Amino acid sequence: MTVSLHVDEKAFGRNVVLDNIQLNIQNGEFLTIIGPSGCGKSTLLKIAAGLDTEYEGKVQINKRPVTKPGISQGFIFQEHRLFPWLTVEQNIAADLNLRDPDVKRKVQELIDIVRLTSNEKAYPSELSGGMSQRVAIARALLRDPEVLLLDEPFGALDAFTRKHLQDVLVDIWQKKKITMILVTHDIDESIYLGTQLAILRANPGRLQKWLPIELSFPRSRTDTSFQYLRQKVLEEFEKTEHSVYAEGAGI
Ligand SMILES: Nc1ncnc2c1ncn2[C@@H]1O[C@H](COP(=O)(O)OP(=O)(O)OP(=O)(O)O)[C@@H](O)[C@H]1O
Repeated sequence: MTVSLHVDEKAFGRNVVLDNIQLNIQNGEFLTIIGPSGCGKSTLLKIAAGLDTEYEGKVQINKRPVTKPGISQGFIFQEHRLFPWLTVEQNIAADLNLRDPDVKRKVQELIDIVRLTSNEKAYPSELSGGMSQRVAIARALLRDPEVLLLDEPFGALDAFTRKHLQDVLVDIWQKKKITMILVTHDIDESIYLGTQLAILRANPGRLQKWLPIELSFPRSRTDTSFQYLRQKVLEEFEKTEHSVYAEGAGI
């Protein structure tokens, strides 16, 4: 088992945000997490990353407890957070020495995988949002993380760039065979990328449904099996809306 994410309770003051979430993600799986705004998706991912340790429960990666951020858990934020004064290859290498031939070779390999060949010497101000996000992904991958955690990584991008980056991500996942956990608002994205899908409900955040996605890659958004899954996810969303409404109606 690669990642076991067990959060009995997470609260901010008196506001209970996550309640009894138990997710077990096997090696090499691609888990997508979807749910209404405010259901605690980002909070859950931050807990998995070791960025938030104030919760009841236990998070383990390959049986080691996660107590702080580390290179085992790469984290990709919605905004890329590159260093503006460094080139693409320097941003990817960051604190590692590009003069080391091994580092240089790995950086070049990743630049090719994220499809930025011939942009090695560009600065972030010369890159589009999608290119910058690919640099951030390469930077995380250079550290050989055991799991890559992505928080709405394509949320700020236009629809075309977003689709392109989804394909880049599937390509990376297949080539590197790395476990991924991605949070998104986008139902199509969650089905297009995931091998497993966790649907959360809000107030407090709980697991509504765990859905295996057994579609082969490359996937097509227009396939009937894809459409069928989309319908299923929408139905689960409707159930969460009804339950919120029912709870609200009693107040
Ligand atoms: N640092 C914080 N202090 C207090 N409350 C917080 C903090 N961070 C998040 N929250 C609250 O926790 C709840 C869950 O937030 P979170 O950002 O995890 O949700 P989300 O599902 O990722 O939302 P969205 O999809 O809108 O990004 C929200 O009610 C939010 O207001």
